[in-house]
Amino acid sequence: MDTSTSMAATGASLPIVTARLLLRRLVAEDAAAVTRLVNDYSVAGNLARVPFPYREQLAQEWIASAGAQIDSKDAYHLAITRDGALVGCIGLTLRRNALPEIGYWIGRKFWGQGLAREAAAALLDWAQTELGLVEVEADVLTDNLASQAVLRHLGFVESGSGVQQFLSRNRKMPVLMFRRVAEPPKPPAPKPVLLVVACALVDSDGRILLAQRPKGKQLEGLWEFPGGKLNDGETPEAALIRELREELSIETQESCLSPLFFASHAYEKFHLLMPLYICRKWQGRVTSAEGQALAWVRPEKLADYPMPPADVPLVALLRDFL
Ligand SMILES: Nc1nc2c([nH]c(=O)n2[C@H]2C[C@H](O)[C@@H](COP(=O)(O)OP(=O)(O)OP(=O)(O)O)O2)c(=O)[nH]1
Repeated sequence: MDTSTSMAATGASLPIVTARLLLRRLVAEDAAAVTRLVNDYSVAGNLARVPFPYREQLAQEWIASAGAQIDSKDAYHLAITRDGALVGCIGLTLRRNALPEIGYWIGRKFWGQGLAREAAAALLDWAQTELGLVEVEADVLTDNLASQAVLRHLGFVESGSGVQQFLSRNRKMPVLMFRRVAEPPKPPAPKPVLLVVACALVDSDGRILLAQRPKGKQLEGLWEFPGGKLNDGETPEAALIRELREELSIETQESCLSPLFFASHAYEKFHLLMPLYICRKWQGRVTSAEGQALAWVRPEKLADYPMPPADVPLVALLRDFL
């Protein structure tokens, strides 16, 4: 049976997968299991909209209408299954003049395992990300303490009380109303900004020096502009002069360094801010002092050298500049 639903059909993707459960569309074959579990007064008695005793014919009709409501985006009533077996149902109904309402039931023999809580938490997360629903309501029988505990655990707070007709009990019953406002998604943790200076060393033939990042370092094997991090209290120019000495055994002066462009790039753990200088004059012969492979590269060949993602925009700018 195909119980999946594409984004195109519903505007939201199903099924929903949790650690122990799968929440999926109900299918006609579920009618027998739904009937068996709901036709139990300890379950049906807590539900306002099901009669007791409960017959399979009603389950069949309800399953058909649940499918139609998903397709019309009016409600999302889903089977809660564990290891392929139906253990309960959960639903979210979108109401025209009221907040969306969540409701659920778990078959008696599956009580006490936190399944309602797990299913409801997943459906609420799904509703927030897929449907943009932030506020949700639930009505619970005043004496259904287990269900109230589930709601409270999920962040629902009591918002009122009333009476509601319970088909299963054939009379009006006192209910508590609960409301939950979802927390806004957490903004990503701020990353430290790492200042790194780098240099496009250009020789008399107009070629640019690239150095290959050594094995074992972040971005290993990629080609970069020589340079590095600033030491405490160092100016960018002093840091660059030092890095060129340490890495390439050359000497240069501040007057030979011109700022060209800068890279601003979010890596996973830090945000790189990297001014790129150009230098055409230095003393000494460029040699690899730290064992990095070096390459003098013509501007039009730069693309042949894979570089860190932060450098990609710089390479295009540099090619146009030279
Ligand atoms: N020098 C240089 N670093 C670059 C370029 N592009 C780029 O993303 N980076 C990144 C890689 C590193 O995370 C950081 C440079 O730091 P670094 O070279 O001083 O330090 P590192 O990662 O080699 O490690 P370490 O010396 O601190 O052990 O900037 C580039 O073109 N040149």
